[in-house]
Amino acid sequence: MSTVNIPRLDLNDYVNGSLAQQEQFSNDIGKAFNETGFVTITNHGLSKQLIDKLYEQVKELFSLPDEVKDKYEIEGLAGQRGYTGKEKETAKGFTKPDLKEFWQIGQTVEDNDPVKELYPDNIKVDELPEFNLTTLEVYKKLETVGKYLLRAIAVYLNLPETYFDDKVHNGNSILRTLHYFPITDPDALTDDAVRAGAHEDINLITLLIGASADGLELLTRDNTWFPVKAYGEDLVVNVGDMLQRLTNNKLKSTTHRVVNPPRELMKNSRYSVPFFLHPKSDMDLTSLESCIDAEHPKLYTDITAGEYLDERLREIGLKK
Ligand SMILES: O=C(O)CCC(=O)C(=O)O
Ligand SMILES: [Fe+2]
Repeated sequence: MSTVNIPRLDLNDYVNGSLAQQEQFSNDIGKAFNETGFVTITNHGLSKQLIDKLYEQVKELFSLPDEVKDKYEIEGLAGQRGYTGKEKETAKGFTKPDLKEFWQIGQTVEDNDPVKELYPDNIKVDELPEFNLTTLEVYKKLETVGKYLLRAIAVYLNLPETYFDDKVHNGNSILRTLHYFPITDPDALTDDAVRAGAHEDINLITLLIGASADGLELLTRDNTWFPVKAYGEDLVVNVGDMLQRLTNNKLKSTTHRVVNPPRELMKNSRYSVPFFLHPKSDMDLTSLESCIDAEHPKLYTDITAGEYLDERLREIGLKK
């Protein structure tokens, strides 16, 4: 089995560090994104207290009766806001839907940016006011973390440091709270029914807040699965397809999945909270000239972030 190095980087080195520390951080994240597509991040500014409160609220949400959750599954929103029920999302290329249910929170535009008109309103859980407040706070904090990480990546790519800033300001990012429900009848489980089938994320980068259990794995270059573990409250951060496309595969959107637990643990739930950092829909994802040369010919057709998202949501069955 190949060993995979997922570096643990200190965000404080970038945000408050010396020039040398910032440069080191940019190089480290760039190199990791070029090799395995994953890093873990410490000192990200989300306190343990906030993360504990988030998970407490997420558990409360999914413990609501199905009839209550179902009223928040709104047709026409492609799962982008509110609730998506069990076994609705199918990883690209799979036939069996994932063994999960989730709730998604989108952007709230607070300035007079006309992009506001393009986003559906968030759906509030009437039964859980704390859930609404906590997820909003987490959304904002992760957006800030993501902005710093993209600055570090811009530097690695020899772009102006703030290259991504206006593209992600009021971007179409999604905070997804996920529940992988207990598998009550392991004998009825077919081989292709998994918590999350192998996939790549659609967006620029994903920031994942821990997870209540093991299960996340990435696919290595030599085609073996390798477990991703985060220490304490660290964030797991990975490259998505939009950043891979922009960089003509210089940065890797690594395939990952969530495997079912061993039989004796199947009765347990697993919760996790990824934040999919998206730009505004009008961002041009045309591969950067600096990432194209004779050795690295251009791999992708030109497309905007909005067009690309639409295509991908159809492929995973969320958009009809
Ligand atoms: O639950 C996890 O640990 C990862 C989830 C994931 O990969 C996704 O929702 O895209
Ligand atoms: Fe993912």
